[in-house]
Amino acid sequence: MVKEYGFDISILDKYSGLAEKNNKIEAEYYSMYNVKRGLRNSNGTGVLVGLTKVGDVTGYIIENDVKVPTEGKLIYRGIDVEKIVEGFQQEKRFGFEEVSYLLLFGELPCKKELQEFKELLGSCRTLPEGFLEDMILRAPSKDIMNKLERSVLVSYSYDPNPDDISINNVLRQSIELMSRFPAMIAYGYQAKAHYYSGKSLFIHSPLPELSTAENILHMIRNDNGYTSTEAEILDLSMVLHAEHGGGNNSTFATHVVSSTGTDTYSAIAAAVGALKGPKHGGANIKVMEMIADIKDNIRKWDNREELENYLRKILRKDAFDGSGLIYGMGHAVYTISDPRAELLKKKAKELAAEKNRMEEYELYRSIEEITKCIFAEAEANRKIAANVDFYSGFVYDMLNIPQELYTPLFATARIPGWCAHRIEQLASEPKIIRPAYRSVKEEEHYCELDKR
Ligand SMILES: CC(=O)SCCNC(=O)CCNC(=O)[C@H](O)C(C)(C)COP(=O)(O)OP(=O)(O)OC[C@H]1O[C@@H](n2cnc3c(N)ncnc32)[C@H](O)[C@@H]1OP(=O)(O)O
Ligand SMILES: O=C([O-])CC(=O)C(=O)O
Repeated sequence: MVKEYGFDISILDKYSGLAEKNNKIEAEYYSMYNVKRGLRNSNGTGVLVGLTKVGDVTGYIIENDVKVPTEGKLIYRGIDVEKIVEGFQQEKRFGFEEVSYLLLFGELPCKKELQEFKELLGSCRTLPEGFLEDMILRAPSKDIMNKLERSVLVSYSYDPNPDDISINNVLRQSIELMSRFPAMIAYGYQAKAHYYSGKSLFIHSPLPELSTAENILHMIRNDNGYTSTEAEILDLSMVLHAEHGGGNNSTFATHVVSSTGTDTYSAIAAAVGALKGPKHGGANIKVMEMIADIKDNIRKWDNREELENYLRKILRKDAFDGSGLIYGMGHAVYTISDPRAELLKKKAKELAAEKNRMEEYELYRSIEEITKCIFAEAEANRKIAANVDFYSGFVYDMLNIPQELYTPLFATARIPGWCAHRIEQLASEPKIIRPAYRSVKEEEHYCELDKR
């Protein structure tokens, strides 16, 4: 008997055999009943299930019912994210707090409003009394996303008014969560490093006067040290990850859960759980694992033929994790380009040149190019582009940010978007989200126990 789980797991072979046999849905039923698989129309576009003023993502236009690929655009509250980036970079300041204000409240802050908001975020950074000891250090996790999800959920118990879903109270909870995510992930990481990897335990208090990006670097680095360039690049990456329309999986999860009228912690914990998945935000870690696997399995990184053969092997499910996916490539909306990947690619190139890692940068670029060619050749010029997760990990690696923090950093950047969508839902859409599933099971009769 295998006792690892406290019971004899050989019974699971029988149970999983039953579960597999009885949970197969015949593929032809989906077209027979016109099921919108993955909430997609037959041309791959998303089924329209809501309206939003928070953000917009475009990657194609529809001409005579046909999807025509276009360059990707990402819009926050009506403003092109590329213009936002240009704006704060020209003024040589951080952008994440400004973008969080814009997403949450719907308009750009003036100088005084921005200062006030930064001070408010800074003042809420410390976790409630006992939270670090009882909720993080006493229950470390190998995975920081699970730790974060649990930290969000238990925040309910520390809130004197957790169930009030008035906009005023939900905004208070949103601001507190946004401010506390850096401490939750930094302490989650430190606890993991100490209890699972045997490293020394470093607990740094958050500093209210720092920008969000600076505060994160201050809290995750053993010596608190970071350069202004490192903080600027992390800030840029956070701005680019902050929002992606109502239909992305984690934001839609926020909508689904919020539509029941439940509390903020339940809704945001669901979003964190969704983002962890390797087809969503978790792809940034998967990309790094895939690149490591590619480096282990090809002899010459600049040999296009060898690289292409290996990528085809991954796509055939014969290599890497057997999923058949080239992580960091492809998107539900973008076709020709993801504007965030373009900006991160530029940063990756600059950093690689500075840090003598151009050979690696060229490997990423070749994987991107070859994957595009493979998809174009396989399906009548189908367009596929690198997504935000393709270059972000390489950038973080060059900033010496530990790999297990990549998806948690994504969550820390995306929480303003999740909260903005939750507030929009509470303010204007009272309908519970409840699509339909058609039963395709034939009728069966109940049979008494001793006759089976
Ligand atoms: C923050 C983010 O969430 S960005 C996305 C991060 N995820 C990844 O990088 C994982 C790799 N990419 C993917 O799995 C997909 O491109 C997704 C999940 C992002 C989008 O998937 P879809 O919306 O289904 O994309 P699309 O409709 O264009 O895909 C059509 C087909 O191409 C396949 N495909 C798309 N991208 C890839 C890829 N990178 N590798 C292999 N196959 C792919 C899809 O699996 C799908 O196959 P199917 O028809 O057999 O289901
Ligand atoms: O929009 C999506 O499907 C995925 C997402 O969140 C992103 O790309 O940032």
